[in-house]
Amino acid sequence: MVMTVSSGSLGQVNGKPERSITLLGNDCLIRSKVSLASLTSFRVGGPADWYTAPQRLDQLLACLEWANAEELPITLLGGGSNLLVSDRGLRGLVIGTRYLRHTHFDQETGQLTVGSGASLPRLAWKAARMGWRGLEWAVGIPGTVGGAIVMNAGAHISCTADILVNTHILERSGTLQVLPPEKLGYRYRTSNLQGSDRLVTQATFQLQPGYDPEQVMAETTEHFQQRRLSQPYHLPSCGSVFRNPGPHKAGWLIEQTGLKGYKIGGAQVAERHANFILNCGSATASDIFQLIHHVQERVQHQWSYLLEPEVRILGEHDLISN
Ligand SMILES: Cc1cc2nc3c(=O)[nH]c(=O)nc-3n(C[C@H](O)[C@H](O)[C@H](O)COP(=O)(O)OP(=O)(O)OC[C@H]3O[C@@H](n4cnc5c(N)ncnc54)[C@H](O)[C@@H]3O)c2cc1C
Ligand SMILES: NC(=O)C1=CN([C@@H]2O[C@H](COP(=O)(O)OP(=O)(O)OC[C@H]3O[C@@H](n4cnc5c(N)ncnc54)[C@H](OP(=O)(O)O)[C@@H]3O)[C@@H](O)[C@H]2O)C=CC1
Ligand SMILES: C=C(O[C@H]1[C@H](O)[C@@H](CO)O[C@H](OP(=O)(O)OP(=O)(O)OC[C@H]2O[C@@H](n3ccc(=O)[nH]c3=O)[C@H](O)[C@@H]2O)[C@@H]1NC(C)=O)C(=O)O
Repeated sequence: MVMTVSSGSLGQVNGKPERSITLLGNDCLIRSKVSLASLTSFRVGGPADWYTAPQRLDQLLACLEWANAEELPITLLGGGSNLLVSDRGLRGLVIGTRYLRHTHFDQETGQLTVGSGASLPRLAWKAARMGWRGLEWAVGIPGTVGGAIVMNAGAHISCTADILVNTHILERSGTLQVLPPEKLGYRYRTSNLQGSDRLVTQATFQLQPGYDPEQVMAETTEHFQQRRLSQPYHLPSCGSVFRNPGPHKAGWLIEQTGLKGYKIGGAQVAERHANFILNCGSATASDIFQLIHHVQERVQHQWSYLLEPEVRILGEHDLISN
């Protein structure tokens, strides 16, 4: 059982007192009422009831033990680049992984072993600069290794599952397992880790060292530039909102439905790429949620396809009928 001490009121958030708890012996700070808008790429969403960002595995275990003792739901937060968090925030404990980012490139085996909070695009640029192949596709995909493993992030016909050797998975009970990709139910942009309580703490990828750094950098930069031409990076988004349904591309279907530029509140279907929804500055999570449903309805009406969101929609959202 973890001993806890409350350090009292830290001030006010949205008119409510903020509190913090320190798990003794682990130095792990758990804060109440932490805004999630600044921790997600859409820049929307209310507060987490409780938030912590452990720096070590023992701190992560202590947080889990605390959440179990308090019978709280948990949510893992990587880079927040594929999340739509409700304006009402999230109940329970949100665990941010961004400080779990130890990194080791093994020159002999060509394997890269990293903590789940390491930035995927940063690793991709680093590998390219070293002349290691295998991550050229990953530049421009914001977020962490943990998020990429859960989402099976990919681009340019490659994806996370292709290079994964194994991943360390922590259960809520504290049991740690090392699993190969075959155990993770990988398909296009999904895995059986989605919607589960299982935490990715570390991963090992197989890369290929020994190539000419200039050549790998050139290919990596080419991928990055291609994305910049076809995708809008200038305003907050979550990347592609919907998975591509079969042979049809979601962006094409949405454009052909006449929805480019369509706006609800501060949320807009991007002109540059119709499968992106942008926060034009003042969007709420509700605006984005209504727009996702509007797009689904209109595309289904015209094409008989129900577009499946790729973005993870978290917390409570109400559909406002017109
Ligand atoms: C501009 C832009 C471009 C993008 N382009 C692409 C693209 O080309 N290809 C692509 O695939 N995606 C793309 N995305 C989407 C997004 O970047 C990826 O899905 C990314 O892998 C998400 O990582 P994250 O760390 O931000 O995860 P988050 O958004 O924080 O989380 C995603 C899911 O993973 C869970 N999770 C996160 N970390 C862990 C962990 N350690 N253990 C267990 N569960 C965890 C979360 O609970 C959530 O369910 C883009 C997004 C943006 C904003
Ligand atoms: N529209 C949106 O909502 C959002 C879009 N994005 C976009 O997603 C992409 C990924 O963002 P982010 O996760 O912040 O990571 P970035 O790709 O911006 O940068 C991560 C690290 O990669 C290295 N790096 C970046 N560019 C180069 C380069 N040309 N050559 C060599 N090294 C490079 C740098 O490492 P070092 O410092 O070690 O040199 C940098 O700190 C970016 O294009 C960003 O603009 C990100 C978040 C939200
Ligand atoms: C951004 C993401 O991933 C991206 C990834 O970066 C790129 C590059 O590999 O390929 C996918 O986009 P995508 O299928 O939309 O690729 P694009 O090449 O931009 O478009 C596909 C086709 O749709 C057409 N298209 C696209 C956008 C648009 O507004 N109108 C349109 O007609 C394009 O002309 C093209 O013929 C991934 N999206 C999905 C849902 O699989 C993400 O998952 O968040």
